[in-house]
Amino acid sequence: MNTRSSWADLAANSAAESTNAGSSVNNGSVGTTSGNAPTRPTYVPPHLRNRAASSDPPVAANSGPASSNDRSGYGGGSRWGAPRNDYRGGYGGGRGGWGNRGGWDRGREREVNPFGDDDETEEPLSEQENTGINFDAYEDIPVETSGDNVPPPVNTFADIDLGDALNQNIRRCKYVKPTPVQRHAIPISLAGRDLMACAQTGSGKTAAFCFPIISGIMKMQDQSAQRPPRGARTVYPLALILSPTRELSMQIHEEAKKFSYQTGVKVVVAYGGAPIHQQLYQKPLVLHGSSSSEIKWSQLGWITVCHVVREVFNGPNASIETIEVLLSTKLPFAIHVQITLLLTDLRELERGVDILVATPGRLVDLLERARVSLQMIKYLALDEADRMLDMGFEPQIRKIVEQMDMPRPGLRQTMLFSATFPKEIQRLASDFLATYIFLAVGRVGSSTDLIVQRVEFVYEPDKRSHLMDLLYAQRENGVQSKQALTLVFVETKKGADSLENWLCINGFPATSIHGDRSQQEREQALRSFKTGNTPILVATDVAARGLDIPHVAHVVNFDLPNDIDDYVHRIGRTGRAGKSGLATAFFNEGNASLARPLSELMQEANQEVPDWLSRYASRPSYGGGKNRRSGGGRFGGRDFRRDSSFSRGNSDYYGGGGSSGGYGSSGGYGSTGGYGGGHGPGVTSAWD
Ligand SMILES: Nc1ncnc2c1ncn2[C@@H]1O[C@H](COP(=O)(O)OP(=O)(O)OP(=O)(O)O)[C@@H](O)[C@H]1O
Repeated sequence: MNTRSSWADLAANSAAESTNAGSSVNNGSVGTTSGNAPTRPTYVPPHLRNRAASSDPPVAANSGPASSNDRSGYGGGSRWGAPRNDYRGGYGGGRGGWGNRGGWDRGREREVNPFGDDDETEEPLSEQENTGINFDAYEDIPVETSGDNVPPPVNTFADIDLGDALNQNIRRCKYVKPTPVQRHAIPISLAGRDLMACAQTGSGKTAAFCFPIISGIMKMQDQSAQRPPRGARTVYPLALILSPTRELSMQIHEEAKKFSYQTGVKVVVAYGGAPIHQQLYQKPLVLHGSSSSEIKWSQLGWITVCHVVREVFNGPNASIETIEVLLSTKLPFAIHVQITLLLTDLRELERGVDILVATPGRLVDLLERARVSLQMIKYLALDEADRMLDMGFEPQIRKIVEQMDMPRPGLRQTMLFSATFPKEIQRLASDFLATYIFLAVGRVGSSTDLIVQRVEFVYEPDKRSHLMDLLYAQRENGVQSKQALTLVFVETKKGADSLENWLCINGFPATSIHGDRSQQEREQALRSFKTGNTPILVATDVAARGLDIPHVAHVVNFDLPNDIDDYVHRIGRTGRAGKSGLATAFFNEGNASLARPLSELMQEANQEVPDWLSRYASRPSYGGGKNRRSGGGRFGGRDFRRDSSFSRGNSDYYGGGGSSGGYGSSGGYGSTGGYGGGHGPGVTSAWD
């Protein structure tokens, strides 16, 4: 049970911890169980910023591949110009030996060191450890695995053969020990097994799927793996990592780039924006174009502009050169940004890619343009897998995974990760997996007890003044600074704009992020929040999942979500990597259906449940049918295959089925009301 004090004290503690802790490091032990440059201000996507100037000295020949994740000199068309057919001339050269990758022949590019430790002097490991992070917090976490021949967990990174270069990057990240999900998931993946893994927010799932992928690709390079001869523009990634939001894809890309530094493994992100022609038709176009060297869009007329831009975005034949010409003209800024993003994706892809990190929408676009082929995919990872397979994304995911040229389950290795895995989604997900291992670290869908959760009854009209009280108290306690950020979740995009505005008017610098903001506004908002310039971020669920923002001390659910899993992800933006955090929720009559799952979740996480919330929870009309948590907090039985209705006579259903089909067909997904719809008649809960 957490020791109680005022929320402001708690936030203050969390802030102090953040300050002390610094970046994501730990020192604790880990649980044992467990030329054509645009003529206007150029929008530069985040993964291209802070690049070293192209005049930087080349990397020493023996320090690994001189290439990879760089795109030096973005903004100048002529500097893009790597000849197309130079791709990986030496790919598969197999010079042997970890960390001495030989497969790259792009010596003129320099891989920017994401760690900023170019002098290569390694501090003794003990001095790198940061004493602020408490990984002992995960010590007693229960771990459950199910499936055939589960490979045993490891205790240290040294116990696993990840390869020298990757191991060195792990040290540079100051990851001293694997977190529980890493201890279990990495050996499973390295053994080539498909995996459905559920572990709490902030517990290191990104590295858990990145390490085996990077290590596997390094080995493939050693083994002189061949890819099909490239078509004019098609690229053949070996691994695909899908995530639901652009910001999360960018973050995974940044992480994966760090892990793959000097391994010879190239990571590219494709996240794009909304289809440009939609914007064109929706918004009046402000036309510029005065210089004689530029196309005068106003003279071309609206229809022509639409036609040209649509061709760029939809036409499979639009060449990069066409796009560059278009970019060199004066376009409205928003369109310029969109085209730049597309150009960025295409250019970067043409330089070659081993691991493609993407949002589903952009990937479908690239597949339809035949810019990307999935036929060489060896690894498929879905981050936030339950979100990726819920009703919003499922058609796109099915298209990518089942209807394009991706190898079938069993011929590729599939890894699904999330902090929550509703039973219905597990059933659906099994379509994408071959005989797989289910791993649960902590209870499926549970929150970490590193987060102190508070629920306050606040009537709708009182919410703003209540929030103001919290923020004033926080300010008085010194808990509002660059080191103590506050993330406020609201239900609607309009609500986010209006609350942001109101906070600013009232002297609290705030920004907002939601789906109606442009890509550059979203990125700017996130940057401003991360740097503490605006220490309050008002967000819709677009920021609920995956984002790893250091120093978030307090998450406020100004509007509670309808689904308890969304709540779990939202509060998980604090209390990450062993640090503590605070989450406050404003509850009122309108949230009554959440009362039972919320009070159960809080109990499981050893939180104080207010009496009034318990009374709401015990009302028979609330929470019954939709409560996926019914049955309390007993650990075990999370794998939906353990549900008796999925067993097939005496056969061992963990071993059966092989590839697709199988489990999914027996359960009738969709007929029970789909995601969040509770259990069908006669079905034993897999959540008990
Ligand atoms: N072994 C490790 N040692 C120290 N820090 C680690 C380790 N593994 C991961 N981290 C850090 O922990 C933080 C959380 O990791 P990550 O973002 O992968 O969590 P997650 O489980 O994916 O969370 P979410 O469910 O919210 O997506 C990151 O800052 C990461 O750098």
